[in-house]
Amino acid sequence: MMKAPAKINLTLDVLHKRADGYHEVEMIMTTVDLADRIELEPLAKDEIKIISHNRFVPDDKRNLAYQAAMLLKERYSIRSGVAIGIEKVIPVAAGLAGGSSDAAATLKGLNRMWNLGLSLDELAALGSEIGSDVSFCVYGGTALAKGRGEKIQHLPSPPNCWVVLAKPTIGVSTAEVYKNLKIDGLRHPDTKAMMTAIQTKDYQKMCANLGNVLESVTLKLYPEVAQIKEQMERFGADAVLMSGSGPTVFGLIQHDSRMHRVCNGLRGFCDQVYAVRLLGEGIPVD
Ligand SMILES: C[C@](O)(CO)[C@H](O)COP(=O)(O)OP(=O)(O)OC[C@H]1O[C@@H](n2ccc(N)nc2=O)[C@H](O)[C@@H]1O
Ligand SMILES: Nc1ncnc2c1ncn2[C@@H]1O[C@H](COP(=O)(O)OP(=O)(O)OP(=O)(O)O)[C@@H](O)[C@H]1O
Repeated sequence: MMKAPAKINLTLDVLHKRADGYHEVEMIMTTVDLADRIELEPLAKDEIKIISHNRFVPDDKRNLAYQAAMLLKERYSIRSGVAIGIEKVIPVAAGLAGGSSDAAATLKGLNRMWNLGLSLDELAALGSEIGSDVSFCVYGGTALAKGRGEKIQHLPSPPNCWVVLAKPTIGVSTAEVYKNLKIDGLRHPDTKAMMTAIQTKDYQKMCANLGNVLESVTLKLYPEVAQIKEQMERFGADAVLMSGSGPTVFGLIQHDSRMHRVCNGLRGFCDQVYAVRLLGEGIPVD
């Protein structure tokens, strides 16, 4: 069994729209202790089977874990089959990179099962063909991501704290959010200041520099996301931000008692509330 953890964006900045339709981003991501469970079983027949009991998770080639297996099979002419069991814990279409993390875990697991001998860098490069967040998910930990999201620079682990996640009952399409983004007049986060906060383990500075330009779209399209942000602030989170393209909102909190107060307060009007820890360091640089 492998764990496929969720990520949150401590910052998400968009620099410009590119000729290929994607947006040039600069974002700091970190993994949190909320993870799907992935189980890989060899199959006698040459096929890819997705086994999941979540009705929001596709069981065919639309599944990112299926695409990961298919990519390896085609690229390395593998004639074996695999059953991929996905026990979903990360909310779907939430801005937490659940599907991307399942794909990353599948790449890593099949690399072992099929004795491909690929390095993490090679797996991350393959992952970028599946989705912009997959490269980061191959490494996990904490990183600055550039390009479409696939150019990864590793960072040390942020100061530790609670992360309270609250997901309203809507799913958000990442493509729709990027399509509605107006780049002129955006309030850009200070990515350098966030990097310094992480490097110096300065919790206050990390809280002060959270920022996500996609909030300008999602909060307008879905007022319930703005409401959850306000509630989380009101109940006493130290700092609050939307993750990725949303709709999940996260709050950073240092003290246990305050974490309980925020969770209990939110549970009144939001079914999906989780309190998790940051997962810490990923792969060290060099
Ligand atoms: C919002 C984030 O999750 C932040 O981590 C990512 O930027 C999105 O990552 P993702 O879901 O893995 O994205 P992809 O599956 O590659 O792309 C989904 C859609 O989002 C848009 N997209 C995505 C990434 C990017 N840098 N620019 C974009 O414009 C594109 O319309 C694309 O068709
Ligand atoms: N393994 C998977 N788990 C969940 N959803 C998947 C998976 N594979 C494909 N999908 C599809 O992808 C869509 C987005 O799901 P996902 O949970 O990955 O979004 P997300 O957390 O917003 O991702 P990101 O933060 O990378 O944009 C879902 O609506 C679902 O149809």
